[in-house]
Amino acid sequence: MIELKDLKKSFEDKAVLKGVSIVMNDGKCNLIIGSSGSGKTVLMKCMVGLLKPTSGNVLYDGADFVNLNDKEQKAIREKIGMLFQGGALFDSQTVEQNVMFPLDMFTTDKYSKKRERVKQVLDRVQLKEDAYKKFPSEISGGMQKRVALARAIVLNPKYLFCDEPNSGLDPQTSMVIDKLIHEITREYDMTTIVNTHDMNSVMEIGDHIIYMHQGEKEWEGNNKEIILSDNEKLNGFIFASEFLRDAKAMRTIQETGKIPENVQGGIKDAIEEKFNIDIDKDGHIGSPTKGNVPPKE
Ligand SMILES: Nc1ncnc2c1ncn2[C@@H]1O[C@H](COP(=O)(O)OP(=O)(O)OP(=O)(O)O)[C@@H](O)[C@H]1O
Repeated sequence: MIELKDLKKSFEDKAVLKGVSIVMNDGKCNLIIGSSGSGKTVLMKCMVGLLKPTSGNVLYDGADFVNLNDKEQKAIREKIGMLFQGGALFDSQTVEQNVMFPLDMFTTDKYSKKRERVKQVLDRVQLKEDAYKKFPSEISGGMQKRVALARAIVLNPKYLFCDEPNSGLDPQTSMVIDKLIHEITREYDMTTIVNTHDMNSVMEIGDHIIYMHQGEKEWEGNNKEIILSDNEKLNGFIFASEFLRDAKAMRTIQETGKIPENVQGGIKDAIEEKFNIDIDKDGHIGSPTKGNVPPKE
């Protein structure tokens, strides 16, 4: 289990994390969301030991990572798989060599055993054998992400950290990668932490969502609760994102017959157009809906 207790991180006099406490759900996808600069990356870096917190604890099964000796920290690092932003594949190595790299680094297994394991994980991310000898520049962005995911799980990690796994991908490919991350998390019984801007991901794989605002955990819940939440800051963030905004507008309109009062201007116009409805100046639905808002379940 990963638990953060009153985690603080400052750079000189700038407080970036202001006392964050979170218990990550075991065997689930834990998503960290929030505006740019809210501290998501710094939080993730503190969790994997790339940054030292100013104070507070990062506990792995109760052991405080920061206070462990080198050998103990290494033992935890070996249980961590990382999917870096952009994939971070080695350009001069083939797909197969990229995925084998962690096995070369951390095991003394024979080549045949390593090759078998590489095939296993590449099969799992649905990459066919004809891609094995290709270089990253010869495959698509989506395939590169699959390779990076295969490399992240090749050592069978207990914890998987994904930093913006959908950056640079189109929405359809993003969905495929999200699904893979979600399925693999369950199959391998991993605890997965995903840092994301992608609101489609929130709905697709958000077993546990942590919303960060200005260095603090402002809200947490799952992908059903986020739609119903009345946290103003979270809603401001959601309404700035088209996908969740539409889901939330739809639900609010169904339940109250109006859109939230604080949603005005361009966003109000976009919702009117999306759902083919008229909204009066007080936010009430002015004329009967023209059929685009699905009936209440
Ligand atoms: N090494 C550093 N030195 C000084 N300030 C830093 C450092 N790393 C991050 N920061 C600051 O910490 C704040 C939070 O940054 P962070 O990268 O965690 O944001 P984020 O939520 O991940 O944003 P994004 O979604 O844009 O990646 C920012 O104001 C950033 O400038």
